[in-house]
Amino acid sequence: MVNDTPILTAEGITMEFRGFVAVNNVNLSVREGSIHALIGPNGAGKTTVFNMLTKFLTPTRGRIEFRGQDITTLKPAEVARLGLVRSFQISAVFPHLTVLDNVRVALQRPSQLATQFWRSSRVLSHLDDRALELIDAVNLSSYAHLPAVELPYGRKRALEIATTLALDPTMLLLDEPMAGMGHEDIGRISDLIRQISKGRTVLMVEHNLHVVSDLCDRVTVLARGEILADGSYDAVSADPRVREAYMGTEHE
Ligand SMILES: Nc1ncnc2c1ncn2[C@@H]1O[C@H](COP(=O)(O)OP(=O)(O)OP(=O)(O)O)[C@@H](O)[C@H]1O
Repeated sequence: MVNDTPILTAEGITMEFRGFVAVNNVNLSVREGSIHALIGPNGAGKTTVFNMLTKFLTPTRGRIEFRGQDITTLKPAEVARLGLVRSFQISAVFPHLTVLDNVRVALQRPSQLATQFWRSSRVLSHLDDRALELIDAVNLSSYAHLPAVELPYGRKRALEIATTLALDPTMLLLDEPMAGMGHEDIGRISDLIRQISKGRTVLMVEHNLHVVSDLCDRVTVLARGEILADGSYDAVSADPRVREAYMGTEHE
């Protein structure tokens, strides 16, 4: 359920690369429970904003809060522990491990417990139960024993999402989840994102505007490093400034 409480907010975030202002004074508020998209033409600054929000870049100016806590200077692993997790961040898929082993590895990662603890068979079997649950949640049960490298492309994305969910995020940040996908995979991953967004918040950078219109409750449009529009897909896509910004670009 979307509510009015912001879970992630950015106030006046700015990123300068040696004097070049890639992102200028961006304000963003992501509501708890929403699926929020960050869109904009090439070079608009989406990746830079995304990297600031996930703490891969520290803003030159401005402030970022997650659930009321100032996270502006925290490291990616620190915000991940708070429940703000970027897909593919800690969850690189090991190609020669099976789907099940990949998820098991991801499940062991956030633990602060001693390695010794994990050797107990009781704990390992609990880990298997949870891993199989996650694999089922992303519809990969029939692939559980296949090495990741043998998965079709769209299924690899599903595995990456499973390994991200292993960290039990409150909020997921997805960087172009549909990149490089065919029609069928796009439908499947859209369904998956909708399903995993229940009880969570999702922020995604996405180029495919059909996906954005279908999936997202709210859309922020960036152009030339600044916010151009913010609102429902219908509202922002009707905005003449947004239409103009997209004109002459390769976007649909
Ligand atoms: N590390 C960097 N050093 C210098 N300039 C950078 C750096 N990273 C990004 N930029 C510049 O900042 C601007 C915004 O880039 P960014 O990658 O954030 O845009 P984008 O909206 O994600 O684009 P795309 O849709 O093409 O991925 C671009 O002009 C880019 O060249």
